[in-house]
Amino acid sequence: MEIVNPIRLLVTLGDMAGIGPEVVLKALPLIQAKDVQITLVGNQQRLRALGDQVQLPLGDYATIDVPLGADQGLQLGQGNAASGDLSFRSLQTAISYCLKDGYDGVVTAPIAKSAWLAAGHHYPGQTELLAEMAGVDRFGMLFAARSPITQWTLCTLLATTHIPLRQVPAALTPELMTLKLELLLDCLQQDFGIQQPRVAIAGLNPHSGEQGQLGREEVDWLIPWLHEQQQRFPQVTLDGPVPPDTLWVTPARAWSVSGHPAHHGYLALYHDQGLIPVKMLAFDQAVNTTIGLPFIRTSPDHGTAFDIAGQGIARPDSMVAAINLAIDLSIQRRKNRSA
Ligand SMILES: NC(=O)c1ccc[n+]([C@@H]2O[C@H](COP(=O)([O-])OP(=O)(O)OC[C@H]3O[C@@H](n4cnc5c(N)ncnc54)[C@H](O)[C@@H]3O)[C@@H](O)[C@H]2O)c1
Ligand SMILES: N[C@H](C(=O)O)[C@H](O)COP(=O)(O)O
Repeated sequence: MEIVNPIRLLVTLGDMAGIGPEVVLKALPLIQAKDVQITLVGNQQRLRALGDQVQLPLGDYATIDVPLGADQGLQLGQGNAASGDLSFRSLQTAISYCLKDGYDGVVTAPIAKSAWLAAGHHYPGQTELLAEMAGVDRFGMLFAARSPITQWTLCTLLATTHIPLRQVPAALTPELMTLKLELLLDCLQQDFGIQQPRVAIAGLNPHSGEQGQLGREEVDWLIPWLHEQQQRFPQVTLDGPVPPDTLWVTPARAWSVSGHPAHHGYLALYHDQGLIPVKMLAFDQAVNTTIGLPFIRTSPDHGTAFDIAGQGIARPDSMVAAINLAIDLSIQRRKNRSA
């Protein structure tokens, strides 16, 4: 029977010198959801060659071919201008199709930022290209990870992402935090169906500044800002600024102990403050999700893993989780639109 209106996803192959094609080919047979159409976006000749190399069949998926560039110096395990340019054009192609042909979303295999730079593409990552082409300036980098033990989902939004650590304090402003909190609350309510979310906001300094003795960001503006936001959103619970060294203790317990109390969402102030605990706890389950786009975008939490590319030992788990989350979010978005 013809399936009416299946979920339609584009899956990019990422930097083809990395493990992206391998984890995509390993993940696809593990996707159990029905009513899903997946289209692979990348260089198909290289995909077939990589599939042969790691003995993975391509299967009969729809494909959108992206031609190799003038520089055909693709070398497995070695990100360079050739692999960077190809992965950049593959993502551009996927976003254009998504915007033009109404796909539900894009799942992106990893790219190497250094390879993009080598190819002359000056973006901090895929997130910024997605936002630019989608024409949005309110967007965020959220990591969602569902525990295989308790089914509890850890949702962590990063207030700042790919900037040098020394630039973080100046980048953290009440305006930025308000933008990120609004995105997080909207995501928890709309995408995850949590109507009265409990959110924990991390402090910046050790012990959240110890009443100003170990740094003043909390006493000077973060605490007053939090009180203002709690007034704005009486139906949600905002806790913090929580000392960052103990913030992750309850989510770690909720990951392995059913019913252990934890927050629905965590707002980390900078990249590694949020991603060290996420990747320690959930490296094989965490999914990078760009919120604020007009379509779904998910990505595994790992990178190109050039050190193991071509060896056939990459684990597809995070890519499986990324595809499954894209399916779940697509279904939820369709329900929201028809409500
Ligand atoms: N989603 C993305 O596009 C994304 C995410 C993170 C990093 N990156 C980029 O990837 C490049 C390499 O980054 P990195 O080395 O810091 O991190 P990485 O995640 O690529 O690798 C870190 C370590 O984890 C291992 N690893 C990663 N994924 C694995 C998998 N699926 N199975 C088994 N082992 C795996 C690698 O072998 C390596 O030892 C950088 O250019 C970085 O910017 C991209
Ligand atoms: N910070 C992410 C991670 O560590 O998984 C990753 O670099 C994502 O970046 P883009 O999706 O913006 O490329």
